[in-house]
Amino acid sequence: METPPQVPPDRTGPGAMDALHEAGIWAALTLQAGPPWLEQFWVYLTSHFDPKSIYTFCFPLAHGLDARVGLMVLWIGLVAEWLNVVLKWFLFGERPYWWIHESGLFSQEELEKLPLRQFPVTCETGPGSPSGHCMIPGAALWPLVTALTAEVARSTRRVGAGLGAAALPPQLPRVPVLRGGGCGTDAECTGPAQPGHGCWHRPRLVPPPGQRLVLGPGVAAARHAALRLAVPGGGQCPGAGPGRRDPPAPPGRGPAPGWPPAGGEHGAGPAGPAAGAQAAQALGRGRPVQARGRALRGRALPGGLRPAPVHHRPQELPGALPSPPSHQLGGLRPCFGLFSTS
Ligand SMILES: O=P(O)(O)OC[C@H]1O[C@@H](O)[C@H](O)[C@@H](O)[C@@H]1O
Repeated sequence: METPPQVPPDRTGPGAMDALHEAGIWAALTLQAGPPWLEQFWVYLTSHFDPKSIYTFCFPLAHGLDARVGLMVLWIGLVAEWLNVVLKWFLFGERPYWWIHESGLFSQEELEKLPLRQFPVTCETGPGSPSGHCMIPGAALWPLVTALTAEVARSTRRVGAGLGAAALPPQLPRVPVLRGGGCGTDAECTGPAQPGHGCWHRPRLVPPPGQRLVLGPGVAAARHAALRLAVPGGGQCPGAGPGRRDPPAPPGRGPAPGWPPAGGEHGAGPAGPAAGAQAAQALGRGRPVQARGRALRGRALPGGLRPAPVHHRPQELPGALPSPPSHQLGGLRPCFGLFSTS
């Protein structure tokens, strides 16, 4: 009886997979040769962030942030776990801790010189490829990371938009600049009068394209009072007529505490600084807008208020200059104005 021919042993050296496994062993040896704290770090990472952490940590966290994202984490984790087991049994990958002994590529002497150490977390009994530690958390954390990065991007855009709005004064919804030059009253100033600051500058008279002039009720009332004060005509508002009563001063329109009285260059108008300062001193602080304005107007006229184009309608003031467009208010500078996008 003939014996079957013996298959000759492979003398061509390790194949591609063996070379890959050997490279894995050297990589593990390099990591294990690191400092002790690094070893602790890897052991901690492997034991705490293994696939179980998807159900004990990641899913509750994601569900607390967003229920939909939490469910995605849970289901993707479950499917990935199942796929990992199926692939493991199809591929049946080696693990370095048993392969190093079973491959027959290392002599006993070599094995004694290779300080590859086992840890409780590396004692897995199933096939080693594909790695569940990489595949399952990588898949399950995808929706969580995507949702978090989208949220961070949204927040960054919101902050950017807020900073952009703050850098564009005409687009601010409320601007506390309520005082312009030539008004003859400081009743609406809300900040210190310093050149180049606060209400030293007049607000824009013509809104930028696409924006419109917006006056709140309080601002509109104060503006009305200021317009009446600046009308030339010997201390009386043309168009007001004899016997016409002044409307009551808007409530709470006294100067803010610490706010200097109208004087100097601050809004004294064409009557000049001296007249404005004297009038303001004579009147003192905290007087109603109209009372102070009348006194200022009396002082200012000798100096010559520049003839202002009218703010009255033609039928109210016969012979007056034609009215400018409502938003422009002619040479009579409005004290108050806010622009907003329409
Ligand atoms: O990353 P490895 O070695 O493939 O291990 C994956 C396994 O790691 C174990 O710790 C988990 O309990 C298993 O659920 C998981 O399949």
